[in-house]
Amino acid sequence: MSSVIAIQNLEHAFGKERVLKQIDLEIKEGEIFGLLGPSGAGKTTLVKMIVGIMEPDSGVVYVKGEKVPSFNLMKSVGYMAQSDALYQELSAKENLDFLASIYGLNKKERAAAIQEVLRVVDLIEHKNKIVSNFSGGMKRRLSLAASLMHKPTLLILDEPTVGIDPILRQSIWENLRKLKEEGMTILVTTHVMDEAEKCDRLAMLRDGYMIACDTPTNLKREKGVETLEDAFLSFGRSKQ
Ligand SMILES: Nc1ncnc2c1ncn2[C@@H]1O[C@H](COP(=O)(O)OP(=O)(O)OP(=O)(O)O)[C@@H](O)[C@H]1O
Repeated sequence: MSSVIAIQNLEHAFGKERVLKQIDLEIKEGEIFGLLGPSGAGKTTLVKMIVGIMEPDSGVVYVKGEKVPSFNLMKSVGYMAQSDALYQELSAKENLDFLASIYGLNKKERAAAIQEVLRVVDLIEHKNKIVSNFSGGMKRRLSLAASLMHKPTLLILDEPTVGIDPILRQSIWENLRKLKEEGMTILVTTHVMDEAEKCDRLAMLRDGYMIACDTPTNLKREKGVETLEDAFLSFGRSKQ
């Protein structure tokens, strides 16, 4: 399997605070890869560097073989930030229609793309509702739909299920698995252990260090523990 994301020796500091330290990482085509770590571990900073909206102090990021940032990559990468970037006064459909026009889809393509992404996130029946009347979970799902509009082959999601109830969270994960089956590579950040468990592979981030990277099963096996939480604590101790 070829690598879709390759990160070499990434380092970054905000002032004197070093938030990413010696990060090396490879994410392979077709996997759901999780970045797991507590608040402040550096997940969002790392994701922003992969997407190319933030420049590291040193180190390089390649996505699909191209050095980031690259204009070409915009066509094939979908990104959902931690906060929803939606027009509150427009309906769900209007938000997606606006995005489609930015991507240059014609009228026919737009209607089909909008219908398809709304189906994926189960919002078809709410498509004409104004976004300001959406619940938090509906807004997250609409953001997910927005990140899928241009049919990316790499999807990067920063805490997609924060503030979402367990039932909806499950449905979003079902969507992610379906997208993976269709060939998409997915990178997702989380601090929730049961979500981390659903990933094919995981990188554990703590205080800017990548303390471990493997499948959930192997991470637990390596430490001889039953839960990812215990594995995380154990890897964290050995790094100190
Ligand atoms: N623009 C910024 N300026 C200064 N410090 C920043 C900036 N962005 C992030 N930081 C700091 O960098 C560290 C890592 O932040 P980051 O947002 O990457 O963590 P995170 O793992 O995504 O956390 P969370 O799960 O809470 O989103 C934190 O200490 C944060 O305060």
